[in-house]
Amino acid sequence: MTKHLAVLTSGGDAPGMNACIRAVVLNAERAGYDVSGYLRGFNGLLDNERITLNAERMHNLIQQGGTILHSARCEQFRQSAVRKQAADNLNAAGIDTLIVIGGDGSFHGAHALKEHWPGQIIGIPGTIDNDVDGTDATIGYYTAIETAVSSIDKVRDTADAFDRVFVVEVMGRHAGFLGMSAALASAADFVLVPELFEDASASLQQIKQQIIQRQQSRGPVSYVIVLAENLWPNGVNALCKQVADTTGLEAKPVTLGHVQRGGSPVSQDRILAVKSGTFAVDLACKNISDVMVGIQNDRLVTVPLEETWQNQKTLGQDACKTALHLMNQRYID
Ligand SMILES: Nc1ncnc2c1ncn2[C@@H]1O[C@H](COP(=O)(O)OP(=O)(O)OP(=O)(O)O)[C@@H](O)[C@H]1O
Ligand SMILES: O=P(O)(O)OC[C@H]1O[C@](O)(CO)[C@@H](O)[C@@H]1O
Repeated sequence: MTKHLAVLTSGGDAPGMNACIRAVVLNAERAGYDVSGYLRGFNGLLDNERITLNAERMHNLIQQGGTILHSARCEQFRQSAVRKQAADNLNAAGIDTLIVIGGDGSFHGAHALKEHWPGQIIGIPGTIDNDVDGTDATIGYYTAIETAVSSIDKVRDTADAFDRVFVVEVMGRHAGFLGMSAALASAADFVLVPELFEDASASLQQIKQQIIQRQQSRGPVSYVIVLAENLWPNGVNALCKQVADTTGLEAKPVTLGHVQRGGSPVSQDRILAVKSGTFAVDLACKNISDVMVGIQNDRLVTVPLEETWQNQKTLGQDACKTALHLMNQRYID
């Protein structure tokens, strides 16, 4: 009997999810599977919202942002009884393999489905946050960096013109990968990410000290701070007010928000998506289950799904050191 593979996208959408769906569908079709897509993450499993996918539907898709399968969060999926319903629906549809493209939360949900469903489950990391342990990069991360950097470049233009302070808030949930990369690539003056953050008043003093030193040597200056979301007590507006109170300069907030989730994926995300989707179908054909496809040192690897949320991914030492040297501690001997 023909085997049936289904794919869904879950959690925050990320540029490159469509490129990954395409790779999964083309490879699975080639391997002889019937292929379906569930809509709106795990909600699709509960509501039986399923569409047939084939090569024809994958035409002209690789460059498109968003996800043709739509994405969503599904809080009720945390309940065992609800997952049982999903398992019953998967069985009724004759699904053998489920590929979940999402973040570590989605992998947690996928793994929990095993309690009720004996089918094969494979995860592919897709999130702009890059906060999934076991992989160097997640699909969507590189595009989000580009989006943030191009916005910060523009902020820098007006900051320079008016000799102003700006605080640009970037996404990342509770991780600093996006903030750190965006700050390094845009030559920000200061970066506030969870991994480097110790104390609000100490950070404010460092910012003040830097601005004074630069004013003394250059006169009026512009200053761009990159802030990771969910970090500063009471958010970006509170930080702007505190910077203004501490330095005597006006500080303007810019929240990049969901802009970072959109747009056509950059080549790095497309290539990662294509490789990961192809590898996931290879694993499906080998009956390997309960793993995430990862990329480590440019090699595709498998990582037990549980490890992806049980272990916390850390920011590289090199990035932290560079950030301190070129930004936060630049004027400290
Ligand atoms: N502990 C859990 N048990 C069961 N399901 C879960 C669990 N954690 C998350 N999920 C499911 O996964 C969905 C997505 O999780 P989450 O909102 O954490 O996003 P994510 O996959 O980590 O991606 P991103 O961080 O990019 O948004 C949740 O809405 C829920 O349906
Ligand atoms: O789109 P929502 O549900 O507001 O979620 C926002 C969160 O999703 C992400 O964009 C991706 O996880 C995070 O960076 C952000 O904290």
